[in-house]
Amino acid sequence: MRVSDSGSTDTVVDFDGVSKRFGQGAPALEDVSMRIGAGDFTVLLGLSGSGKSTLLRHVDGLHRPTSGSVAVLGTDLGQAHGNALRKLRRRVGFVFQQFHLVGALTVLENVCTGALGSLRGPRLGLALYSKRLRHDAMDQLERVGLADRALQRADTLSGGQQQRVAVARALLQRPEILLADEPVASLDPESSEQVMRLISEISRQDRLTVVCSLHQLELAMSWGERIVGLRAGRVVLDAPVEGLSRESAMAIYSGTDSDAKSVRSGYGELPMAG
Ligand SMILES: Nc1ncnc2c1ncn2[C@@H]1O[C@H](COP(=O)(O)OP(=O)(O)OP(=O)(O)O)[C@@H](O)[C@H]1O
Repeated sequence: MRVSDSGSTDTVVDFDGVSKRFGQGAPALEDVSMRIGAGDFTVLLGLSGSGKSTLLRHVDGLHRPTSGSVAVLGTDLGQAHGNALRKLRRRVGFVFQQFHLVGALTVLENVCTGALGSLRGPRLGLALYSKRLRHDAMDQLERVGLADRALQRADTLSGGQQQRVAVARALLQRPEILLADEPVASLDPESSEQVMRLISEISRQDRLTVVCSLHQLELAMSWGERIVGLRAGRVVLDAPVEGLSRESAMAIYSGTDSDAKSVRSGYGELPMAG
């Protein structure tokens, strides 16, 4: 495990008492405090609507907390606007359930779009990307095992392959944190394993911090290092995967707080849903 201690300079994501309320509804996040260390692979689990996407969106500043504070890579997101926010976002890659590729463009062009955040002006067509960038994009495609598909239209690939292209596109921006919001929710079990293995290998090789939301407990326990369980916006489990039983993890869903409470967390006291 590469989990940072409290206060360590290794902390790259720091949530302190974060609550988020949309309008007058029930809070989407409530009093969430957690720290994530550089290179950690953290999986968010919880029922639909428990707050996983909302939490991820706080990490790259797409949402701001209603109360509490979020610091990412040393930037206080409560204070970051304009350029500072754009700069931070270039350091955080995002992979989504629906891949968000442009189907009519080639695989290589799709990967090149990962650099758009740091380029000036609109880019249409491969020739408008520098040779160096195209080489870099090819390297990323090599990493995800799809270099031989570079000139194929993206919409001719399988779902699993498209998600690997999306990972390559995110890697092109050389992120320090990779956020993955249900990256395998649209994939068959075999492709899901492949994509999770890929993200896990890259996290280890590059010491890339990953925060990934999932609905499959088995995948979380196979590939994650730490599980953060959310229920109704609250953290109800925060524990290393090593030593965590399936039954204890299932308590995230069952609502039996005592089960979750019995888990020894390596991350400080567990705030339980009450
Ligand atoms: N932009 C928004 N406006 C209003 N309510 C929102 C918004 N985004 C999220 N919510 C609400 O916040 C709560 C948490 O939603 P969120 O999408 O974070 O859950 P989730 O755990 O990611 O769910 P799923 O597994 O279905 O993706 C839900 O009640 C949702 O309706």
